[in-house]
Amino acid sequence: MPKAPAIPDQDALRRIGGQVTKRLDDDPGVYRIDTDKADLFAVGDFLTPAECQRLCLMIDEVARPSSLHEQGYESGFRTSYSGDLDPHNSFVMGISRRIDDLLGLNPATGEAIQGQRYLPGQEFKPHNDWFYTSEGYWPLERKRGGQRSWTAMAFLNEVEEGGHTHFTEIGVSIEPKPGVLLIWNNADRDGAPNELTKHAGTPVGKGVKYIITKWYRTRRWR
Ligand SMILES: O=C(O)CCC(=O)C(=O)O
Ligand SMILES: [Fe+2]
Repeated sequence: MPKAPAIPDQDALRRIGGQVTKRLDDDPGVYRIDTDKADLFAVGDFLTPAECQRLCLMIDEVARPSSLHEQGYESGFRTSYSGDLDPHNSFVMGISRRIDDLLGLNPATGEAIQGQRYLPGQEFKPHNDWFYTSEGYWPLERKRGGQRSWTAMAFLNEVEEGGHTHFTEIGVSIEPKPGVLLIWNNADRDGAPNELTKHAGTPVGKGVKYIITKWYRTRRWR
């Protein structure tokens, strides 16, 4: 019988997936979103209004047209503005550590927190956060920490219209509410990248949308 091709980082994804899922399921402050297609969770009031406000100001300082591995800003796939928050800033470090502790993940595996801002008409089309290991960027990402395991994403403000996080395969669309943190496993229970985690930042209709995102790798990120 021909052997199935190996899935990079599969054992680590299975192990990390199981550990974090158990931790979140055991945490009374964490709400599991009801679906059998992915492990998807939410925490209300993860950030205070003052923290949200401060993060929005920081995002305004660093935001530049968002780029993607495969496509540039011009492609229209991801039209937000984004930038990494200063990982040495004590306030940012505190927020980052709280996310690490909530998930129980090794801080060394977390990428720098990225801030994003969407103006009316701007969006992030449906995508997966995990890497396509057949793409040209993979050899570098493999060395930089490997496959992405978990995503944690917080909404920072009220959006007048639009700007939902829409999980297109699960059929769940989450309206931005300041301070709410969404968390999901990018892999399935077997440690394979989960196609069903595909999601979009839908176009903002009115107002502006600010979020922070932290992605975790299976190994030390650098
Ligand atoms: O803006 C959103 O709701 C989605 C953002 C997103 O998909 C990401 O940061 O990976
Ligand atoms: Fe995403």
